[in-house]
Amino acid sequence: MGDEDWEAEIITPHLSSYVPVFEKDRYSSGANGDTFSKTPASSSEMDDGPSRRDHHFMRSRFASGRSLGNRDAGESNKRESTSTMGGFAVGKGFGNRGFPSNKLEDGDGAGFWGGFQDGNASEASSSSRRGGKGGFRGGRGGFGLGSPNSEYEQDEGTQRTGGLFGPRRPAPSGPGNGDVYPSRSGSGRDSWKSGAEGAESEDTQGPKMTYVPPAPPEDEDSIFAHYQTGINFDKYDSILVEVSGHDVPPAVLTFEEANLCQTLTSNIAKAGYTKLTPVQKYSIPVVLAGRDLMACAQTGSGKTAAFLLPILANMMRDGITASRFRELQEPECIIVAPTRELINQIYLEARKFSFGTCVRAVVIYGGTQFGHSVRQIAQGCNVLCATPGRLMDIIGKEKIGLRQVRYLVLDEADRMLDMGFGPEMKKLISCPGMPSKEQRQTLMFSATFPEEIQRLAGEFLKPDYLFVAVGQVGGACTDVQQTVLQVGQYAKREKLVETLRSTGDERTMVFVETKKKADFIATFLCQEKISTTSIHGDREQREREQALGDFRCGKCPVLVATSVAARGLDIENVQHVINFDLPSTIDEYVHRIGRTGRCGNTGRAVSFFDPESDRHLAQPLVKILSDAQQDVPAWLEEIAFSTYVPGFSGGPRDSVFASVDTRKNYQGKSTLNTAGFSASQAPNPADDESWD
Ligand SMILES: Nc1ncnc2c1ncn2[C@@H]1O[C@H](COP(=O)(O)OP(=O)(O)OP(=O)(O)O)[C@@H](O)[C@H]1O
Repeated sequence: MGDEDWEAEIITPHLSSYVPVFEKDRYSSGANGDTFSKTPASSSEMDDGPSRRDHHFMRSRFASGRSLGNRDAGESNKRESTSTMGGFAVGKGFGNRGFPSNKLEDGDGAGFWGGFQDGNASEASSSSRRGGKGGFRGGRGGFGLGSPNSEYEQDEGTQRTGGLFGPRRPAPSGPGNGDVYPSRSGSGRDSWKSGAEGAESEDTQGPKMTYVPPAPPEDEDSIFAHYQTGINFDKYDSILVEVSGHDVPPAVLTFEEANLCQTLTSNIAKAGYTKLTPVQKYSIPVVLAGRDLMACAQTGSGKTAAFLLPILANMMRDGITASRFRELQEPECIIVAPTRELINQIYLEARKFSFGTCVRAVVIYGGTQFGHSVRQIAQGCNVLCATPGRLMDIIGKEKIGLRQVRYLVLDEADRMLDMGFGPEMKKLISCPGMPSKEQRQTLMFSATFPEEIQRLAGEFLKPDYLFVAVGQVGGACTDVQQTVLQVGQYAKREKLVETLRSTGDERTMVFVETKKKADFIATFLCQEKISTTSIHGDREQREREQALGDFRCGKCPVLVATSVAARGLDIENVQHVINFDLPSTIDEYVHRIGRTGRCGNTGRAVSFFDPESDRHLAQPLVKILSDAQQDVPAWLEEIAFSTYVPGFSGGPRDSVFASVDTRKNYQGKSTLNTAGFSASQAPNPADDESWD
């Protein structure tokens, strides 16, 4: 089907479910009539009100096709094929059902908490009917009502412009093009408070948020539901780890050695963790020793537990304020993350690990009723998981006092410190009552850590912080088989359908550049009888929750997403990521493809490279692919060569490590280890040279 026909096709619904109404003039047209513009002409195009759309979903059965093959990571370049094909019947067509009364209802709202599946279609369907009782994997998809200033939209805005650093497309100028974030900070006077009052405008200026997210299931099975580690989990042991800084505490090799408290140890076992991942081996003792930490480890390698476990252990050891109803709560730990769904996921992990202890974790995020956040906190709060906007709001309303904060965690820290959230984070640490960096422990985690961001991070960390870099390579997980195809803008849709049909019933995330395009592509795929849903900043919260849940439980095996879903999401059985549009930065690419190949499982990523718009990525992409021992197409090398930037070093990617410690002059040691050895037992000598 040609591009020209496509819109006409799409506005003719095939099923009774309602479909988005697309208005041609809302999109900038290319010269040849293509309705997509890679970069929105203006933010009004992007943000002219929530689209309030849904897609209709169709009964579908995919024909089996060829497998893209599956790389056995860590073992040379040899490839082997895995057959993951097979037809699937996703089940009944459905539209958006929402959550009446904010309750999960059997057979309908299954999606939100997501049945815990192995991706088998029939199981998925039956689990759906169970209404979410089959457990869930963290991550409620908490999304807002499309308020223009929500962090969700900020996330997309930054994505469009590539953040502060790294290769990116030229950004259009002018107000509201998504280039410059609307500051949350108001006037800047009384900066911490103006941030609180002016920042989270979704609560104070925008439409009133009435949404109260349903409480997560409370039964133990749901709390401890987990998926299996993959065949490559044991290969984590051979990954190189570098710890730099003074007086590095030795790594712990086992959970027993970590000597966490008994309840915690029991919870770890219930969660199915038997063996530490490298980032956990090295980070846990650092946090237990009271040190500040910046940790960089590949996607899906267990960073969340690497900070939660030692923090909870310390809290149990040192004692905490008993939970009791109070209007002003003073948490001992604050964890911030850039998106609502991610912070929910972290909260669920915190709740899991603190199960049966006196530690109470609470999550608050934008797009939900403010009063609900207040009520959650008032019941007691030791660990506060929050998105930045809502956090500043709640601090501004004096529902949270900061005096007791001992731990401040920035997950996806590079994102939290870039121009999108950096100012807010600075306000947070300068809020009245917030202990100085000398008096608190600050922990930062990410799979990517650009040098510039590391320098900014210094403001938050004690000078003697430790830097843990868990190898290979440029942050791209080697368990993901990466393929880059040269596909022009107008051939992408056809290629997408071809690719999806060839992959059978694999759970697939398709990343596109804009929210509008996510709607287009999702609807297009539905027209092609591929059961699809979408997640992006213009969808209502209920829709997003439904979408994420439907994807999690396998009801909709294809999720079209903007980069807002690129970081942190841990969804079982995502076997395949497709970059319909490549992101503007290589770091974002690393995060996106990291939605698959998690925790020792293998996955595949296919990226459509449009030479018209993606040339700037050729060079870093070649670097990422070759570092991860992936095939590099000759045409890509040629483009990279033709766009060669003298002096381009790939930044930290010249190292075998995902990121390197940018501190050049510290006198401390670094230790270079494989993850199976503690620092003191390392078989390799320390490579101090490269760090001084
Ligand atoms: N030691 C372990 N044993 C078994 N499973 C684990 C272990 N550590 C973490 N996991 C599981 O691995 C998955 C990925 O962990 P997590 O989400 O913390 O990764 P991450 O490094 O934060 O990824 P990302 O960079 O994408 O945010 C989760 O399902 C988690 O429960």
